Amino acid sequence: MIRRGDELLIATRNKGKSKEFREAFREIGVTVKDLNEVAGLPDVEETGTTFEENATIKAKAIAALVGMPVLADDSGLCVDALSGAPGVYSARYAGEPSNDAANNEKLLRELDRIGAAAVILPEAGDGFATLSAARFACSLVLYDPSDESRLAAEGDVEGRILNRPRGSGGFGYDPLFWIPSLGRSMAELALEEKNAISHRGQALRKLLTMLEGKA
Ligand SMILES: O=P(O)(O)OP(=O)(O)OP(=O)(O)OC[C@H]1O[C@@H](n2cnc3c(O)ncnc32)[C@H](O)[C@@H]1O
Ligand SMILES: [Mg+2]
Repeated sequence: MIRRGDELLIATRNKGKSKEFREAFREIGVTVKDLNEVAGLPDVEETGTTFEENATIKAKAIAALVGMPVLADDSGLCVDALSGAPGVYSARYAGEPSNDAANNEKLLRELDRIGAAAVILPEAGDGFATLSAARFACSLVLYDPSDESRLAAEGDVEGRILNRPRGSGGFGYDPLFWIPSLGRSMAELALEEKNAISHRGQALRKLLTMLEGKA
């Protein structure tokens, strides 16, 4: 379904996501395009209640318009102390249009509001602390309109929410996501390092393995 030399459309307008996909697919010789690069495609409303539902909605809606296989990603941050919020609302946590800085500020405000306990991080220095356990989750759906087939894969990565941002890479909540095993925030990882451990990287590797099995 996806072969070396192919071009694959990803049903996303998030440039951070498409940069990560571009890097991961480059390794297997597949060129990636996102919705910002194709004229005339609409924004798809994310009406689902799970990551997988939303990824399916995005993949099917765009595939129906372009008549080609489409990959969609729905992902987000689930924070234990906030009962799994912002979850499927991660992109619009602080309202629409989506704004990473405003979302990060709201996350810290909410953790402050509930009085989340701060655990000092001596290894991070400079008064850094973590406020709650959390995980990033990603659901990927590849939909092929020619035979209406759907492949789905999921990935997640555990971490802790930092009391203030750290690092300048990645996107979204990455500067507030501390990975204890690496002693760095997600925004302190190089693109390939992030892909090697991230929710998105894991989901993508699962999806590609499933595709190999079908080939
Ligand atoms: O729907 P598309 O167009 O793909 O783009 P989006 O940004 O709206 O994407 P989602 O609906 O899947 O919402 C996911 C949000 O979760 C956050 N997120 C997802 N993956 C992330 C990652 O790898 N690092 C940091 N934040 C991430 C980020 O704030 C995203 O905006
Ligand atoms: Mg979205």
